[in-house]
Amino acid sequence: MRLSKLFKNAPTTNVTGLCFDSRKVKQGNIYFCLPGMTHDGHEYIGQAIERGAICIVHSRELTPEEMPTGAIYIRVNDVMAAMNQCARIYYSSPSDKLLMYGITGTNGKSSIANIIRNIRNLKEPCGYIGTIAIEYGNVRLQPDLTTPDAIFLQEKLSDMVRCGMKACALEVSSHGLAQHRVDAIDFDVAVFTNLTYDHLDYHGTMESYFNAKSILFKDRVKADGVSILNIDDPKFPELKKLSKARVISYGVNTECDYRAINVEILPNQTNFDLIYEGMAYPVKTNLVATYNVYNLLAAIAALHETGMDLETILPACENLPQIDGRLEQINLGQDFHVIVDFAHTPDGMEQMMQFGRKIAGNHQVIAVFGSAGKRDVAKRKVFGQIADQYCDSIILTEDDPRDEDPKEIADQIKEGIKTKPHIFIQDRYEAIRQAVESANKGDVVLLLGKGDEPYIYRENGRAPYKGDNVIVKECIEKYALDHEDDEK
Ligand SMILES: CC(=O)N[C@H]1[C@@H](OP(=O)(O)OP(=O)(O)OC[C@H]2O[C@@H](n3ccc(=O)[nH]c3=O)[C@H](O)[C@@H]2O)O[C@H](CO)[C@@H](O)[C@@H]1O[C@H](C)C(=O)N[C@@H](C)C(=O)N[C@H](CCC(=O)O)C(=O)O
Ligand SMILES: Nc1ncnc2c1ncn2[C@@H]1O[C@H](COP(=O)(O)OP(=O)(O)OP(=O)(O)O)[C@@H](O)[C@H]1O
Repeated sequence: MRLSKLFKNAPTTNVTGLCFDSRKVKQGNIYFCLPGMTHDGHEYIGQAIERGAICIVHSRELTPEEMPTGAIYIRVNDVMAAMNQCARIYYSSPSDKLLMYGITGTNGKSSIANIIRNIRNLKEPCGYIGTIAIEYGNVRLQPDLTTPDAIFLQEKLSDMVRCGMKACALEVSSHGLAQHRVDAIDFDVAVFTNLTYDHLDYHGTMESYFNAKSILFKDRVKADGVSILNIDDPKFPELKKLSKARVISYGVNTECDYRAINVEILPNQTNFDLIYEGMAYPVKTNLVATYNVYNLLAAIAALHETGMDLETILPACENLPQIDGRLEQINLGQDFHVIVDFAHTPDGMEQMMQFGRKIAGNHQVIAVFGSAGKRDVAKRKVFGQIADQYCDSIILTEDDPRDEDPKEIADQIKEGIKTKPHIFIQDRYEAIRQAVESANKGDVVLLLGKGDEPYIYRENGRAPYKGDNVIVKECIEKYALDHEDDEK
């Protein structure tokens, strides 16, 4: 593409791509100098030009030494805004050609995005971008971030269009919103799940965390789009007030547009009546736990408000694909329950442990978890308090320790455990094995925090890990199944 197509009055020089990381610049790229939390992109202009950048977009005045020859320099007020605009033009405004669903909130983004995607696919091809994967057509990529950076995002959306996608369910994290990663996208639908404690290491306060989330409803949803909001969340009134688009509500406890009543939570199934415009529609789903009723309502509302019939949506809820590592029930014929879940916030932990408690009845709840290193420290003790309330025995282990000592993290979790027996087993495989070996008939084993992630973040980055769901299957096979019959 010509540079002049991206910037008024710029020369017609050919541009081969856009980049904001000097280490990744390729010959013919534009390099955008972004201010970051640890570095200032303006410091890497030299490296960007050495690697082949032909144009530098910057915001602060540069000294002659900072401006090696061989590149075109374009000064703008806001490099991020310029980068978003360029990415949009460079990739031919892909989001304008897709029905865009944006999902934000502390918990439930991946779950809702996947439900939307799976059911939308019954009508037309729908892509997905989020924590679990980037998926469309035959493409399946492992993402680095939940919400990718602005350039990568536009590139993937444009590829979705090329591959015939008509819609996209995109998880929009608070980091993504605060860092302007979705500024070049106008959403047709903006979904809010809930706001509970998380990410305060980055946002500082709950208020600033909420402000980041609210950008999706205030600025990024189209005026003629729709905001789908959880009426049972305390932030509902504020979000309703600031939403640019019309508001549709969903919930369980309060009268609203899409409400679930008569909710029946069973170990392997959930039933409820959907109340919509005064009519009751029976819903049966293989998703379990109360929070999934909310996730399902949000998805049903989003799909119905964008032209799908309830007659198509509701039967599809009955047998939704299991999302790996999200409330994944492992059943190899053992006589106790095993659940692998990605819960890693206090709310997520509480939801899971409550569910475990409910299905265990008088049997034991055995929980295996840790807390991530170099992330929010304050939640560690809270995890301990929640486990103390709902579980009967607790095995603390590592969970992405990064360069922290897992034992020290476990000691901080222990500060919240006052009454229940607990041990620390650093090796996560061993911790899972111990849980499986100690489980008796009817007990519930909860493996929380990692879900299906096939890696653990250690001191030097991602190290390969089998995944809790894989390991627990091995352990059940070895230690919990009676194979005598097999030998006969
Ligand atoms: C805390 C955080 O979000 N950091 C993000 C931020 O990094 P930063 O501000 O520290 O960037 P920086 O290192 O100071 O660099 C500033 C600029 O200089 C450039 N640079 C830097 C060094 C160099 O040699 N050359 C160069 O050009 C960088 O490319 C960048 O443009 O901007 C970077 C570029 O976009 C992101 O990659 C990085 O995400 C990091 C890797 C990250 O882990 N983010 C996580 C916390 C995150 O975003 N998570 C959310 C979801 C969380 C959840 O819900 O669980 C997500 O959406 O994934
Ligand atoms: N609506 C909800 N309310 C509370 N907790 C939930 C809800 N939905 C999911 N959870 C819990 O949060 C965990 C993560 O769910 P999910 O991956 O859907 O959330 P997320 O917002 O995408 O989080 P992340 O971006 O970190 O993956 C689940 O495994 C479950 O424990």
